[in-house]
Amino acid sequence: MEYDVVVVGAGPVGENVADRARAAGLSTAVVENELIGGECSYWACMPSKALLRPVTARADARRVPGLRAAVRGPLDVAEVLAHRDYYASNWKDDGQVGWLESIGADIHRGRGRLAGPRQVTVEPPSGERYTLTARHAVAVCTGTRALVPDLPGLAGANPWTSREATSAGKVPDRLVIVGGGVVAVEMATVWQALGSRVTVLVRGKGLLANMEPFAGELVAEALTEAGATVRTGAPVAAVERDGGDGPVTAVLDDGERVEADEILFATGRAPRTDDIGLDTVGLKPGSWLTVDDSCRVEGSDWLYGVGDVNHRALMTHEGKYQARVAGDAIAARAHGKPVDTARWGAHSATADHAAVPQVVFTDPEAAAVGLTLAQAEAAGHRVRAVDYDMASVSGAGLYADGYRGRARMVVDLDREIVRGATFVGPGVAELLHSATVAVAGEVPIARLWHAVPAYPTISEVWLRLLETYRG
Ligand SMILES: Cc1cc2nc3c(=O)[nH]c(=O)nc-3n(C[C@H](O)[C@H](O)[C@H](O)COP(=O)(O)OP(=O)(O)OC[C@H]3O[C@@H](n4cnc5c(N)ncnc54)[C@H](O)[C@@H]3O)c2cc1C
Ligand SMILES: NC(=O)c1ccc[n+]([C@@H]2O[C@H](COP(=O)([O-])OP(=O)(O)OC[C@H]3O[C@@H](n4cnc5c(N)ncnc54)[C@H](O)[C@@H]3O)[C@@H](O)[C@H]2O)c1
Repeated sequence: MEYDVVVVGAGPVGENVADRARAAGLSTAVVENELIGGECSYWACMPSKALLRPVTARADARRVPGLRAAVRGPLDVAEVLAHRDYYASNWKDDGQVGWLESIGADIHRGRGRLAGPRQVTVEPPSGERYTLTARHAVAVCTGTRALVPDLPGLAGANPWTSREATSAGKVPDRLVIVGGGVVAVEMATVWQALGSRVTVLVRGKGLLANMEPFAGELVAEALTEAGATVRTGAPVAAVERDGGDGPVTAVLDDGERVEADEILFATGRAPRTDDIGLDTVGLKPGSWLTVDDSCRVEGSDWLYGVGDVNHRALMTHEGKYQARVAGDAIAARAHGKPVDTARWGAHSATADHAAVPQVVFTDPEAAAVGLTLAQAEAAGHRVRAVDYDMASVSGAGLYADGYRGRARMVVDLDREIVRGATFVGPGVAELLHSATVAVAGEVPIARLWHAVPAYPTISEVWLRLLETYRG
């Protein structure tokens, strides 16, 4: 069987590569060995955000005078979980299968493996293995799996990973979460609000280490106020559980024991490349795929690595952006058209380096784009951080009584543009795109001054940041 393009992995990224290839008139096969829609739809973004929305909505409502009494009670756990199930499409992919078929891509169910240049073998759940040939490109979009450390006792302890944390049907009385990143804080927010007593064990100094330090501090403060325990400098050395069921114990480095009913390891991701035939094309199995800005694997003229698997920015929106870029680049190369891989060119995922936005959907939300102060300094930029207490913004005060939050804008002093921005506080998620436009657009501060935020919205924090910068 021959196609112009073969896509391995039908998560959000593989689907979007296929979409762009089909839109350019290329015949396209998509190989998927679990559910069409990938991690994001069933065990990551969608279920986690469906679980978080009632939690943050209730927290927001409790800060509005006159509304507090109406939302004093506990969350309806069954309804929250049912809402989550709905957003995870009850772990069925009919809807997404229909969409892929509607764009004219052929679906091949089974494990895909490279078998030399431009060849992909498909191993269906039942039936014989067969080979697909790609005339122009193979796009590996196989994503990641949870990375669980190799600790004594852990393998037999039946730990939760992000999959169980987003799909569990029962609230554990006590939940220990190992890790201090995005999955850890979002899942701590959910399960604490649903009734678990949550303990977060962070090996480092604080939460959300990739963001400005105040983000992790404000989220830790709020988690603690919600009743969770956040312990920093608490590395886990071993895990004990009898028979993989019943109570589970995290044994810390210093011998202290923390008992719980479930333990979640939110300790990062590993690429799903260990069993996809990388060795048949001279690459190392289990490695992240190193790609150029068009997402083509370095040294190859036909192999692409798009989305999580290339380790550039592990988020759905970034992966889908890369998919649009890579899909268009594949099409341009296939049709012999010009390929523009210059910075900010049509076939260059430039934003991956300069303007990656992320929202952490905790209470408070933490939203950031571009470089933090530390990252900008490390990159050699001459920058100044401009901070503002969001509580002093009229729109924030109206949004929530006793609003707590903080904003930072990192200004490049040589170019007078914004290199990065971070907002932490209730309701800041929707504010982030304004900052993304400023950072990706490299909008001069002098012109931002004319971008007038409406009164009285939380967006007025922009005006306050600019006023503070200009003194
Ligand atoms: C708990 C959690 C919450 C998250 N929340 C957010 C969020 O709110 N916003 C956000 O932007 N990002 C979020 N992310 C990150 C987001 O889920 C990923 O960035 C995104 O899923 C990456 O998409 P992908 O298509 O590259 O990979 P995946 O979604 O992992 O899809 C890869 C697909 O490839 C298939 N596959 C793998 N190997 C093979 C093979 N050999 N043959 C055939 N098929 C194969 C898999 O079955 C899967 O369907 C979250 C992640 C987690 C863990
Ligand atoms: N809202 C969102 O955008 C969102 C939500 C969830 C996940 N994601 C993405 O998914 C990816 C995975 O998230 P994550 O939280 O698993 O990874 P992460 O890299 O954000 O955090 C991993 C955490 O685990 C800790 N850790 C690693 N190894 C450890 C060990 N052996 N013992 C103790 N602690 C250890 C790290 O210090 C860190 O605090 C992220 O890249 C993130 O971008 C995004």
